[in-house]
Amino acid sequence: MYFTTSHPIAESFKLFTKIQSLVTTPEDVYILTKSIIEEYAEENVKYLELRSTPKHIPSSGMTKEVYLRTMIEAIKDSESEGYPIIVRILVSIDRRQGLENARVAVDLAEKLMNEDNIVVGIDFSGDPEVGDAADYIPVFLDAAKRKLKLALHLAELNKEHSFQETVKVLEQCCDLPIRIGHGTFLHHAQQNDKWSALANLVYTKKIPIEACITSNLKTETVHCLEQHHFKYWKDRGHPVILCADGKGVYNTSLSQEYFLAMSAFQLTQQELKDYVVGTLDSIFGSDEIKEELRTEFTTLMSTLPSV
Ligand SMILES: CNc1ncnc2c1ncn2[C@@H]1O[C@H](COP(=O)(O)O)[C@@H](O)[C@H]1O
Repeated sequence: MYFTTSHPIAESFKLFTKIQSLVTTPEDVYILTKSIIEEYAEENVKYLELRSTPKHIPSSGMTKEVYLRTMIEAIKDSESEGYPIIVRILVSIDRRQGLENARVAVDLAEKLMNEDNIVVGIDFSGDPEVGDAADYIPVFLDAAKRKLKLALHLAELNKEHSFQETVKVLEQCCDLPIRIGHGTFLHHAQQNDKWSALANLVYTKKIPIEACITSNLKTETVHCLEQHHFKYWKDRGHPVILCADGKGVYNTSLSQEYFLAMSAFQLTQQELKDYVVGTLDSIFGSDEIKEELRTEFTTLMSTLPSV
């Protein structure tokens, strides 16, 4: 199930819900996780952060903890089978599910992180029309106190409530170890001074932005590739990381996202190499992993022929 053409963003959440209704047993979670890892490894991706909302499915007896432990098992199996990719998990908080679920997600994430460091953080996502991200600020602060990193979907809509919640969250969380998911409208400086102040805060604090080009085009939050905010941030030397969002739902791949960005924004080969190595600064993996990947990437880049 995936989108071949664009649809208003609300349609995405209907499709996610349909897909979620098909994943009901630990076996499903295992197969999905394993096959996603395989796909990314085939693309030569070396480091992957998978994010998913743990589900409690009473009919199959799958608890949220079992859901996450099954993902971890699939990651460990991929490791021991020699897949050349490091995989980490962000436990998603779905903003449609309320604060109590969010607290449970943080408790579980902390517990599992302390066991083997495969869980590294929290993702805050879900339908941006539902609820108020600012209500979750105490949860974000608490998660950071427990050493969990945070990827927060913010400023995804060009609407006042999206702006207001983004301001509130970033005012209180800008010094935490965070990245911004999408941040599609953060840079709308031309629209008014409020957005401009917000963009300045993100810029000054060097908060990395996760850019999902195909997802933005298919959800009609960005109208054409050339207008994508990847360029705005990249031109300012700000960390902006290409991601695939729902690779299946949006029928894309990380290579495709790179291809789109590189062709639309005409990066030179050297800029591309520097960009790829630079993205490592924003990953949530440990300093050792960053260093290991930096060495691997730098060596690999130096062996690539110039074109
Ligand atoms: C379009 N941009 C987006 N904005 C906000 N949340 C998004 C998203 N794309 C994906 N998700 C989040 O990812 C969940 C699906 O994976 P899981 O069932 O948790 O594994 C969606 O339900 C939504 O909460």
